[in-house]
Amino acid sequence: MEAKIAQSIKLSTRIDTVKIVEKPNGFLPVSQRCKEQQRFQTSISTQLPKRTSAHHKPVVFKVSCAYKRFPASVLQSGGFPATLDEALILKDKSQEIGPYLNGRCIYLVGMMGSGKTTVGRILSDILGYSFFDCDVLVEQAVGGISVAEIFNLYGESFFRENESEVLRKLSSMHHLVVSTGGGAVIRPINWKYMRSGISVWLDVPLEALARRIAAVGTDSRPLLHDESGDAYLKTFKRLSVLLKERSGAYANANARVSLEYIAAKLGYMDVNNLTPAVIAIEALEQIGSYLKEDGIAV
Ligand SMILES: Nc1ncnc2c1ncn2[C@@H]1O[C@H](COP(=O)(O)OP(=O)(O)OP(=O)(O)O)[C@@H](O)[C@H]1O
Ligand SMILES: O=C(O)C1=C[C@@H](O)[C@@H](O)[C@H](O)C1
Repeated sequence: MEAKIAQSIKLSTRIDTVKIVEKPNGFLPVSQRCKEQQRFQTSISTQLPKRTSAHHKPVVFKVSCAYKRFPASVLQSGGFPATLDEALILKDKSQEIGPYLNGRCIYLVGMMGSGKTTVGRILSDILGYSFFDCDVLVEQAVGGISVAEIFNLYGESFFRENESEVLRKLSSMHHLVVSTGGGAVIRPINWKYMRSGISVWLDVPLEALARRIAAVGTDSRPLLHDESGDAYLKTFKRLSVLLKERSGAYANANARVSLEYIAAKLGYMDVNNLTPAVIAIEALEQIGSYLKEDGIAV
């Protein structure tokens, strides 16, 4: 039974060491280790299927875990649960570099679908920063219409002007994690604004980008949705052209978070197995290295 629980609980790699005893009311006492350390308030509820035969049917467990020092998005980001170990490492790393950041904003750059929003939300929560998405700010500035509609109605250069204006305004602010639009890096003026903070490139291989984007569709991405055919292939093709044009510009970022590098470091064969929390940890590490190289941190 413990093996089944470990399989169905994605929340923590630690929880599989816990002894769980079935109670008549369907609630289970949980993690002794968590309790001992006074770290977690974990509740596990279970819907026990009626036993219709002598065989035990698999039990479906629903786990919710709250830890007062970990904001919700650190533990659960866009459907990717962070392990408690990951949450602790994130906390440690943010405490390590936080004082050296001195409130400077973090600008996440990278291709569409690279995870700027998903990873950005984790970083903002763990650093105690606010999160802003440039695309959303442009949409608001243009009267609440979508990026796709802005492209359609007014064209790309109008969008780019507004994007630069949003970045200009953000550049005078502090304590923000900013998810920039995928194409923000192509205008030199935007780099001037982003230099007010620390820029971080989320470098994701094309295959992974195309896979993520094809999974959710290209309708909201005006630079992708003008071709017909297989979603993965057309996305891959279009992204590869854009990446060729832009990779030099992304490389201007102060720090680079390469998913291929993280996967190699952790011994993973497939970058698709890297969770947003693991990527956020690497982002904090790379920001720390940049601060050290720049003589800001010791
Ligand atoms: N580490 C990951 N593994 C698998 N899927 C991910 C990962 N990070 C993000 N995703 C998924 O990829 C998609 C794009 O992520 P996200 O919106 O964070 O990227 P983005 O860089 O902000 O994209 P855009 O610039 O187009 O807004 C989402 O569906 C998200 O759930
Ligand atoms: O890569 C790009 O050029 C874009 C990415 C999106 O974030 C949006 O900013 C817009 O769709 C353009």
